[in-house]
Amino acid sequence: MATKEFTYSDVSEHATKKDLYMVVHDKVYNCSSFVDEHPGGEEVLLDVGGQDATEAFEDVGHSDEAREILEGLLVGNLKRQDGDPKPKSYGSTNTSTATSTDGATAGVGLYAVVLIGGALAFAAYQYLQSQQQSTQ
Ligand code: HEM
Repeated sequence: MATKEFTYSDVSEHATKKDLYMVVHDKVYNCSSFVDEHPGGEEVLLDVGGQDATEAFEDVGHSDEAREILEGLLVGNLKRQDGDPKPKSYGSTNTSTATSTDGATAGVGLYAVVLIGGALAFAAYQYLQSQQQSTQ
């Protein structure tokens, strides 16, 4: 079921509220059941109906919860053909890493903060020790 292949023109035939497909990171999602529940409103989903919504979806900075909902709507993979509109800025092939990149970068930043903080604390400790020794 989820391994079905769609061409871009297959997807573009599903662009109404009751039958709404969209492409995110080269996967095809059937969003019809979610249109009325979307916290960002139905309008934005209808705007990208039958199209590649990768950029629109990523620009909003959707939460992990939103990504889980999205996975639940998966109906297949996009089979790109020559002449299809290209996905804009978010790369085309490797979808699984594309979604985890943000988290990984944030993780590295956090490690840096912890390491620098630790180093500063250690330096302060050393300094205090040497101050104490010189007064003894
Ligand atoms: C099927 C695909 C989509 C799903 C499952 C989805 C899901 C969600 C969810 C769960 C939220 C709540 C906030 C969060 O958890 O991040 C949200 C908010 C939002 N979404 Fe989507 N979304 C989808 C596609 C889109 C698209 C294509 C746009 C186009 C611009 C969009 C625009 C927004 C906006 C603007 C908000 C913020 C609403 C607010 O906080 O007032 N979403 N979406």
